[in-house]
Amino acid sequence: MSKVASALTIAGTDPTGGAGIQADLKSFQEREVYGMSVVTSVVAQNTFGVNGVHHLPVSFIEQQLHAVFQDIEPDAVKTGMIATIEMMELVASVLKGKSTHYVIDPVMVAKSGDPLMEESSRKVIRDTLVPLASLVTPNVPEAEILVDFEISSTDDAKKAARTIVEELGAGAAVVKGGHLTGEAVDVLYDKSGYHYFKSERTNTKHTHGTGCTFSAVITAELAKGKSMADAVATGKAFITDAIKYTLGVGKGNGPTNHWGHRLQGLPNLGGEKVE
Ligand SMILES: Nc1ncnc2c1ncn2[C@@H]1O[C@H](COP(=O)(O)OP(=O)(O)OP(=O)(O)O)[C@@H](O)[C@H]1O
Ligand SMILES: Cc1ncc(CO)c(N)n1
Repeated sequence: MSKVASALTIAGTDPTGGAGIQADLKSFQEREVYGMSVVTSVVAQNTFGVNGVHHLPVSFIEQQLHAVFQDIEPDAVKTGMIATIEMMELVASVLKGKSTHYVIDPVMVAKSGDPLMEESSRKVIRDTLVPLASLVTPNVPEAEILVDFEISSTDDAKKAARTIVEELGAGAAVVKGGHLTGEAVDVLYDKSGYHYFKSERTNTKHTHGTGCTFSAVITAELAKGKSMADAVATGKAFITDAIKYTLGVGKGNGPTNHWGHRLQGLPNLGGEKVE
């Protein structure tokens, strides 16, 4: 019997199911990967915003991680909301030396503008976790904090992706274009150079959890042994349909549609190598 691929998300929660661990598990399931989760912070949030955050004790996060790794070694790991320096150091100590694919979605601020990472931790993630990552998936404001320069164009995004790899030590970086204007262009930089992933921009306010879903799909694809460029291409195709075929759930900025790709199949949105 062949073993199913497995993925672990280490992240915060969204009780309304659009972002965080809940979005990650739905994404793993849609990509036919066995999903597991370790909760870092319980977040009282919905499609309007964040009402409260409760960080779990670091010792209890450690107990959860131990429970997983003692039993099931995941093929890929993703981290989302890791709010404090102590949590970052714990995750680094657990992942250091492991050959598992590791994707960081450096979640700092929710779409609603509410902070999800302590301000003092924002720079620390660069030294503790980023050097361990196979891939980092910042949006534009997160990338600006990681690289310390402003990003207002795809050219700036290219420079940022390269800086995250060559100066901060990640294996690869994809800077997402959700916060820029025009076509939604994501720029991947890895050992083989730059790749662009482009889609039309859907005119919608229902983009809660787009970043979580995008990085979780990439994590699932890496767990199945796909190459970095193929994994990001699938993530981009999946999130494009998940945004396009909006569910109409929630009264604020609604979640994406994890079944959206079933309506279209997964279109090929690029991944062609560019100079
Ligand atoms: N309106 C849109 N139309 C099409 N694609 C979009 C749109 N908004 C975002 N995307 C795509 O969604 C993915 C996630 O990007 P985004 O910049 O929104 O992440 P994020 O800000 O981290 O999300 P979140 O914080 O809500 O989880 C990227 O592939 C981006 O190009
Ligand atoms: C727990 C959590 N992680 C990430 C995001 C970013 O979308 C969110 N809103 N909530």
